[in-house]
Amino acid sequence: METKSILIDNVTILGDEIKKGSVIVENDKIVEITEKTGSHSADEIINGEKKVLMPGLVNTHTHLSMTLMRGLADDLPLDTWLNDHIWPVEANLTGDYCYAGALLACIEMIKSGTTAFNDMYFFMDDVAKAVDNSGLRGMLSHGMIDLGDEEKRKAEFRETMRIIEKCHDTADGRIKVAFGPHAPYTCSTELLKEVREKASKLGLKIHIHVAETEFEVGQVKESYGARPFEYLDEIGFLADDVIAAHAVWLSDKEIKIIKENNVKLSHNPTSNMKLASGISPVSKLIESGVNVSLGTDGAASNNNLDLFEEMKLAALLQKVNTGDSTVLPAEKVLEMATIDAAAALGLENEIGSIEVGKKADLVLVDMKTPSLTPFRHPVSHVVYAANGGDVDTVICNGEILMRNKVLEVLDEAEVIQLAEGAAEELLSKS
Ligand SMILES: CSC[C@H]1O[C@@H](n2cnc3c(O)ncnc32)[C@H](O)[C@@H]1O
Ligand SMILES: [Zn+2]
Repeated sequence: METKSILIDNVTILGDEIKKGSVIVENDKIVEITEKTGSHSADEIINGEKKVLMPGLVNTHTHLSMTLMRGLADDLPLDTWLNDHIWPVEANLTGDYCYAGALLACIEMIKSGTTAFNDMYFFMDDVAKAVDNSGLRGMLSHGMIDLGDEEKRKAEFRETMRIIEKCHDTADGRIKVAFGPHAPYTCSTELLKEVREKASKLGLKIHIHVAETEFEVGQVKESYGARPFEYLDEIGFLADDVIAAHAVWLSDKEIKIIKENNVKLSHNPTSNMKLASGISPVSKLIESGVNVSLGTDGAASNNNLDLFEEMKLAALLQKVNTGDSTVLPAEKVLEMATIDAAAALGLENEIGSIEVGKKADLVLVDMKTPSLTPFRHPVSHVVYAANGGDVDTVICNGEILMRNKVLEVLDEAEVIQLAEGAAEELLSKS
């Protein structure tokens, strides 16, 4: 195979230490990080002057195709939002609609510096097709809901196994598949136990919503006599392969359970604030040694997929919640959106940091803009001053997906038109 090389020259590199230099990529990997500049040849040369090179951001909780429902039902609590607005629309989803929504989401993520994500939704082979076409990296799960119905449960496992067989480890290894039981209040104990058994046997991750609202805690207590994480622990569901989204309402006992089982948490500050679900005790969880990464949730409850916004809001929310401005400093928040998120997906040896031997999932942020001037403290700027719109160039798996703010994959205008049409048609059916 012919070697393809990229030189990112004369750039400020956000690594263990921040240094000025160059990064050389060969095929899908970073092969050299050097303080030398202008001294290497390559097939592609990217001038990194006045730019920061950071690891691609990793979003650990998404529902990509929900971009079609952006702005559909705002200013509502979760149960009303889901039961009266989202689920009735989702009843009319098709593979084509999910493909269109996922493509749109992929463009939005590329343009705002996200190179990997953890997605749970429907028609996941169509979502996989969109992810493959976009060049991004994704962990995909079919969202399972049985509401205690045995026939539904069997159908959910059939669909999950179909997606695993068809999509796992495809697109040059960029696409992985996980199990996606929706939540303890929509999945029976039987379903959750079977997911646990099959995930352990197949070595696949589990993606689930847990302890999002106080209402959910009440529901689970009423059904099972225990709080959500206590119940999941009692049925043997929890382990280090579980990525639990939200984790807002937690007792001290549950924090201990999460830590002891090495469960990974995805914190979704915007979604939690918008639905008024509550504030996750993130700084306490991190102090307790829990891996907490960041997610946007779907675009219908956020209402975008910009992880730069999520980083800033995560930091600010903990500061105001604890009354302590020193908690969750910028450096830690950046880790949550990169290396900690990579670890949650089991990809810490492949992505999440700029290191020789790792996959080239890289983002260049343009610092020559008024809101990032003076170019003083790169991490502070990335977390507190930048937004997705400052992303200049994006590389995933060694492929340039966007260069100088222009997409090199997918036709943006065409995808916008496709998604507009799909959203309109979907809504007209509901
Ligand atoms: C079964 S596929 C995923 C399922 O989850 C719904 N969803 C989107 N956001 C949330 C959230 O914050 N809490 C719970 N469920 C959510 C989505 O609409 C799909 O039905
Ligand atoms: Zn969600």
